Amino acid sequence: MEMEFIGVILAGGQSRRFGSPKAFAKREGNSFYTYSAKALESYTSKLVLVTNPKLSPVFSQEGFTGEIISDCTEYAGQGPLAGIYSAMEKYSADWYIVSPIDVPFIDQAVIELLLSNIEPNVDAVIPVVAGKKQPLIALYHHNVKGLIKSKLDRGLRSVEKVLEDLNVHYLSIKDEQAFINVNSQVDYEKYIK
Ligand SMILES: Nc1nc2c(ncn2[C@@H]2O[C@H](COP(=O)(O)OP(=O)(O)OP(=O)(O)O)[C@@H](O)[C@H]2O)c(=O)[nH]1
Repeated sequence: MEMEFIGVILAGGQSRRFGSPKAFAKREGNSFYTYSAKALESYTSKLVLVTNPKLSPVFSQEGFTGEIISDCTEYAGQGPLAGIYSAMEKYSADWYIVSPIDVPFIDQAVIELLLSNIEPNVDAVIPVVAGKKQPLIALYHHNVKGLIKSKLDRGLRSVEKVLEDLNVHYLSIKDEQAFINVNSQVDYEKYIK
């Protein structure tokens, strides 16, 4: 049976460390978030960008052509886990391919590798890069939605903690460059300029 994949771009953060919305910071003239969209688009039936009411018009103006939604009201602004849940709640699919907006070197090869490691009874496929779990560039099966909701209802917002309750396929990936995460101006100077 054909499986449906939806792309989820997590874009509702505050960018406090960066000082301005980092989704629109530029690498080679392109906004950071476009790299996430490009990496996901060929594998998904739909791209859902989950943001907040303040930023959503900016994504439209920038020309993002997928669905733009805000976090569901119960968990608005409660972090990436809330963003993942909000997309799952609004759009049903078998699998959700998740990416943040601050990984401007992310590429299709990473996503393809994750997809090729889907197995029966696996709830999530999570990369491990230089020994570190990367749960925001990952695949989640729709059947984890209820568990995520129950965590959020208890005020538990850690994505890593959710993994403890799932059947996770951890996948060691060597391409550290693809996972470069720009959180601050110092990171920007170091990796982009
Ligand atoms: N939808 C949604 N996405 C979020 C939320 N919080 C963070 N994100 C996204 O999750 C990813 C990782 O976010 P972080 O870098 O940890 O947090 P941030 O708020 O963007 O940045 P800081 O304020 O510097 O911590 C980014 O793609 C964010 O846009 C949220 O409450 N809702």
